[in-house]
Amino acid sequence: MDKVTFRKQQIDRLVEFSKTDQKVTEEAQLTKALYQLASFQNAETIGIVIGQAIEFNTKPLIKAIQNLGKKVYVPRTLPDYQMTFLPYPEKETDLEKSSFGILEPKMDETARLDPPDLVIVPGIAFSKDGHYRIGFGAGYYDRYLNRYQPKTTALVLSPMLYDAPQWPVSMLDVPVEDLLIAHG
Ligand SMILES: Nc1nc2c(c(=O)[nH]1)N(C=O)[C@@H](CNc1ccc(C(=O)N[C@@H](CCC(=O)O)C(=O)O)cc1)CN2
Ligand SMILES: Nc1ncnc2c1ncn2[C@@H]1O[C@H](COP(=O)(O)OP(=O)(O)OP(=O)(O)O)[C@@H](O)[C@H]1O
Repeated sequence: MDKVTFRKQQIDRLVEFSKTDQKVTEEAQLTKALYQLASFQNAETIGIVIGQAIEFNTKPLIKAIQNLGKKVYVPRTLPDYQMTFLPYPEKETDLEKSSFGILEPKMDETARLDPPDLVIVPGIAFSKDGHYRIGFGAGYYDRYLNRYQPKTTALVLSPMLYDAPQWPVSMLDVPVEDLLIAHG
């Protein structure tokens, strides 16, 4: 199946899943799994997105990571499909909505951290074989991971998991090191 068709179908699937209590259950499971991960335990700085409704709800996780004494960084998109990580602000009013509707910190050149020790990679589907991912389709993470090569993991909700990729994989796709998998 082509990427555009697969992406549409997968987003519909995630919209349905986001209406269920199962999503909340799996988010709790995956949070526990993350705590066990060596690359998480060793990381002082963590890059993570502010999840939209159909994604992993990262708000509670962000607070939990901060409570462990680690520093949370969130992505801000830049021209030419580039991306940088900036500190999660102390006041939520210092976040602004991007044109795509995602919350991002205001730009502060002096605060950029590329890359954080561990990047929790977002996506709408992941494959057990090869640890491939597909996202919303602009290639921000593929470009970022090719350039900076941080440690990576992903929090994979059950409707996001496939044995083999059901979408075309390209040479530019960077596999995720550790896939954390929810057991539906
Ligand atoms: N919560 C969250 N934040 C995130 C990501 C994510 O997947 N989730 N990203 C993960 O990368 C980055 C933003 N990703 C984006 C992906 C697509 C488009 C976008 O404008 N898409 C166009 C078509 C793409 C194009 O321009 O070619 C569209 O859908 O109309 C914008 C941002 C950074 N922040
Ligand atoms: N390292 C790279 N250098 C240049 N172009 C790239 C790179 N990685 C991806 N691209 C291009 O970006 C576009 C979108 O990539 P892709 O479909 O893999 O996005 P995605 O992984 O679904 O989205 P995202 O990474 O934003 O979550 C494609 O045209 C792809 O060729």
